[in-house]
Amino acid sequence: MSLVTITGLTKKFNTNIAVHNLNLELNKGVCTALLGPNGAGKTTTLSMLAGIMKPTSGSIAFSGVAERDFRKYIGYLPQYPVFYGWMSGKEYLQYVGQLASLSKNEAATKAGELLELVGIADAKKRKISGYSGGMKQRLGIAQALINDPLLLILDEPVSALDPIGRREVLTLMRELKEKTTILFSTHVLHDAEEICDYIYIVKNGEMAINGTLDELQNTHQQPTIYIEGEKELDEWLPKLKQYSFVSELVSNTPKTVTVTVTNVETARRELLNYFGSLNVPIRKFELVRTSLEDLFLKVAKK
Ligand SMILES: Nc1ncnc2c1ncn2[C@@H]1O[C@H](COP(=O)(O)OP(=O)(O)OP(=O)(O)O)[C@@H](O)[C@H]1O
Repeated sequence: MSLVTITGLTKKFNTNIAVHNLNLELNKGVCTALLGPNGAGKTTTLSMLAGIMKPTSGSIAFSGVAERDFRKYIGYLPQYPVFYGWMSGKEYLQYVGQLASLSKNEAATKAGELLELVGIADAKKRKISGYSGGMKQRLGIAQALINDPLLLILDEPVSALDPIGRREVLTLMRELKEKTTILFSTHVLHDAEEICDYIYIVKNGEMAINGTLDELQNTHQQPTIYIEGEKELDEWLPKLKQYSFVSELVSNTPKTVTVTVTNVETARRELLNYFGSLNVPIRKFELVRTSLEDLFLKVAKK
């Protein structure tokens, strides 16, 4: 069921078109990743969704809500959150709660609940300046949850973290996605693969590819044959390009070649015949599949 429909979203900074005609559908209870290389327009898109930047054109519509100003339904963690290091985690959340119109008592109760939820209740009285990167991000997520948002927007929530902090925050996100709808941006495919249900890949402000993980895998993965020779294969490769079933040929080392093919059975037979007839000794001949990583790199390089 759709929660947010984004249509034709566009943002221009003078002549620079940072986001161009994006259409996104965010479904209730679904964790969606906005994936793209640096400068793809992710932060600009999320800022417009969070209501802190005005689109040049396009529309953002929430389903089934009463108020036109949708900002009250959104919790937002910016890419570079700023904290008051001299405050304790609990003081900070109480402060944010009161800014969000909670009474002093309500803010204190909510702060306590959220500190428990994000797993830093033990550190609630410690100064934020002494928190680790992962703890700060978890506090940032807690502040984004202060108004019980329908949509939680997280801009690159794990990109700046070390492996431990990254794991802490991904685990928290996995728990939160059971409770709320999440949209998060990342330039790391693995993070998207790990916790999200739906992926939008953007490039130069435009939509490149979108789908569920399964859809992307099924639609874009191509069968590939990995061949490793006992000796260098270079001289035998130019002829391979002439086969109609070969769509791509990559030789990363002199003794190896990865051949992306359109028809596995024909390719297997013809390639074995080819090397067999030339008496080229083959050490490995394996059918592999291109990964989502290959797909993402291809989109990013295009
Ligand atoms: N305030 C601004 N004024 C002018 N250009 C901007 C502004 N903000 C972003 N841009 C430009 O818009 C484009 C998209 O930037 P954006 O920060 O949205 O990308 P991103 O995908 O979030 O990148 P990153 O992963 O590096 O954060 C870039 O070309 C950037 O230089």
